[in-house]
Amino acid sequence: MKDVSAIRPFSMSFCVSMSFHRMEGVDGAEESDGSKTLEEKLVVAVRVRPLKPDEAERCLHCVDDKTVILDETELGRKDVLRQNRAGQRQFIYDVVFDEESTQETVYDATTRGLVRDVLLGYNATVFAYGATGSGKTHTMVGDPSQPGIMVRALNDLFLTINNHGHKFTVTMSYLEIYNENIRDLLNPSSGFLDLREDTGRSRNITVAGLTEVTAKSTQEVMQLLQRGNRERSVEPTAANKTSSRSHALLSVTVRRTAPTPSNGGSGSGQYQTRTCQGKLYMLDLAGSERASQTKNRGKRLLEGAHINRSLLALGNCINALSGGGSRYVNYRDSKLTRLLREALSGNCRTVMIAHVSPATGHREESRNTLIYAARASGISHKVERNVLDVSFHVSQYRSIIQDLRAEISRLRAKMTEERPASAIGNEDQEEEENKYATINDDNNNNDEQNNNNNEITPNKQIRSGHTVKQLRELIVSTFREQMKLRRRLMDIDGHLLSLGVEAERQHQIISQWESQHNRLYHRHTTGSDWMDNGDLNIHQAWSELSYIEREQERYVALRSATVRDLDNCRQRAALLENELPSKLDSDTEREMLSLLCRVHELEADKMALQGERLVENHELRRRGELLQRFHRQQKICEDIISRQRQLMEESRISLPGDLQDLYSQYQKEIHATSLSLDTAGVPYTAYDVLPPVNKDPDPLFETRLHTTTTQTQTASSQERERERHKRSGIEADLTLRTPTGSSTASYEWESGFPPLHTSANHKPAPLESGMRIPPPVLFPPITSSYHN
Ligand SMILES: Nc1ncnc2c1ncn2[C@@H]1O[C@H](COP(=O)(O)OP(=O)(O)OP(=O)(O)O)[C@@H](O)[C@H]1O
Repeated sequence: MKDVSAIRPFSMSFCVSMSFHRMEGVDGAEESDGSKTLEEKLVVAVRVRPLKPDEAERCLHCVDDKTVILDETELGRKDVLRQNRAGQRQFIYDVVFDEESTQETVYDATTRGLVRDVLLGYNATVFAYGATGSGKTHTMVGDPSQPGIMVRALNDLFLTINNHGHKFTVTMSYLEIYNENIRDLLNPSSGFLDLREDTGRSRNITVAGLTEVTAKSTQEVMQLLQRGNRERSVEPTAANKTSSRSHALLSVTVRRTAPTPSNGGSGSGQYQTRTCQGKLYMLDLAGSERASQTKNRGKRLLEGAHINRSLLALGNCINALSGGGSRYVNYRDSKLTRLLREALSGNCRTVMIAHVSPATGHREESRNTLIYAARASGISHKVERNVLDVSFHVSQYRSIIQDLRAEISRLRAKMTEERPASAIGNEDQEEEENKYATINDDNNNNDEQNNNNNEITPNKQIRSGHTVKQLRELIVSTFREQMKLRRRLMDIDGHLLSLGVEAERQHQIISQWESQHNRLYHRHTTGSDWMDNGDLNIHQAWSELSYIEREQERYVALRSATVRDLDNCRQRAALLENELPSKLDSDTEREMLSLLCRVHELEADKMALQGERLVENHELRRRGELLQRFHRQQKICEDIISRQRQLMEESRISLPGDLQDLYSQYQKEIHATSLSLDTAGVPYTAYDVLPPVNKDPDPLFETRLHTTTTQTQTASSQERERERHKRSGIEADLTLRTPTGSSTASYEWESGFPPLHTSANHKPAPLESGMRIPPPVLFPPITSSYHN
């Protein structure tokens, strides 16, 4: 058995030590951690299952707790194409579990830390990947004698919660994707469920109608888990007697609400509520399978096809993500990848446990899995804590409530002054006083209820109560409708903006492709054409763009309808307010209702402001992205200039006067930018000289370059000076001078580095033997000829 403590840093660095450290903070210290964003790498573990009695030969060996060696000799002998590469192939991962590793070891090193992270408000995912029969379900679910990760994680979660004084709410859901259909494992009778994408900024994926059960104890969740597992689609196949025919996803959400000191600090005695929410996703994938090996027919064959297709989509996402930030990642190809979108690229810590069989008979599957796992090691993304800080919203509400209070005080004073005798009749003065006292108390007792019209209007106590009540109900329902419509409008605007950003991203992919291939791409290109082009990404970008355009059209239509409804609603509200004086017989009552309308107006204005802020935030983000793109382009341009200068120097190509002018202009421009940014107090890091020629500059080289540049500039300005003198008829003997005053003729290139020549007639020195002729420079293009 492998000793957990012997496993070297992966587990410790990522899961165990980091998380234990932060866990100390569950009692408060972690608050300083705030909503820090961390760059996280997807952690990849490999587990090798034991050989079965009927599997004699092995092709896979664990060298240590990070390295696996695959023996490809046999493969090489059979496969002519791979013969050259046959031999032993080494794979290195964050952690490798050999056949003797226990369930506990695997859990400790991969998931224990994630459970603690989730309690602190991070999202985390652990998923098992591998071919059929490689041991995924054993790791994730296990059996009563050897419980797997799901059981251990839930147990651990409740144990930790019970040891802490905070208020935690745990909810869980369990689903399976079977033949591209989603089934609720906690409520299988609900039929197939749909995936929904949030219209808001987050664009979270949710499963409509999925049962979310609030669990209170370990026992309860274990029962739920067992119930779900019994519902899972499991069938015997030739490859595995208990083969899972579906992907199973267990989601556990932990919400922690804790009072934290408000701005005045704990000393002020004021507290506000802070909520942390973390999600743990545990996923047991169905295994990839080869029809030739599984000998599946009919229904099993169809299941296998669905499984393979979704795993292929997952593999494509992994490929694209591991290739760096620029590649298009298509999550839309399967429900599995749509559900895993956040785990792979969003705000989520993710551990992948790849499973392999050591048996020679499964060499090809093991090899594929090992390659996938190695690719997935290249994935990294940003993770941040989900802290829903309510203090900001509270302060917004407070200021509105303060305004309302002032309004109410004014009205109260007015009511006392102007109360007409006729309206009061013979009622007892003391009773009247009590009425106002009731209003007063209501207003003082609950600030937030001031927004709620029910608390403001003392309709029961006002003489014309029935009319007031009816009117109030009408006004309230119109107001509610307005609010609903404004919220919808806000969501639509947010969604339209996100669609716009996404469309821009797709256009970028397309234009990159077009400039690479120097031709336009036709969106009506047929499938076989793009296959011929050998570029799947461009086709995906177009299909994504078509989808976005359809969505944009739909949302624009929805927006117009909502604006129409809102206008109607506002007109109705205005009419109601205008009718008030004729329907009521007391000035005070009119004032009260008009105040009610004012409250509604304020609420409505608040919503409008929130909407505007959302739009501004989007605009800021868009501009930020644009700026980043310009910076990237600038960097590329500078690299190109440097490289070209280097090539020119190496090839002794003379620098034409107009290019020289462009260089000086560039230098001035950079200098001016640097000055203006310096004055604004912003640190500036751009070059204040022309981009360096050498990537890895040697000091001597830099000095030479500087001298050369200065010299050529001097030469150019002297050339212009000479021209000016010529035009004015003055013959002058202007000798080309170096900055130190010596003439060019006598100037010595002590280091042997050649100067940049300024004369167009200058003939470059013959190339030394073996010197490479530089390729033609393609930037910037002189003509752009696009063809289909
Ligand atoms: N590490 C292990 N130790 C002991 N037995 C194991 C181990 N891994 C797998 N097994 C056994 O191998 C068999 C196949 O494992 P399992 O069902 O977990 O594979 P799977 O990858 O989930 O397959 P499928 O994708 O077809 O569902 C089971 O009988 C399981 O108990």
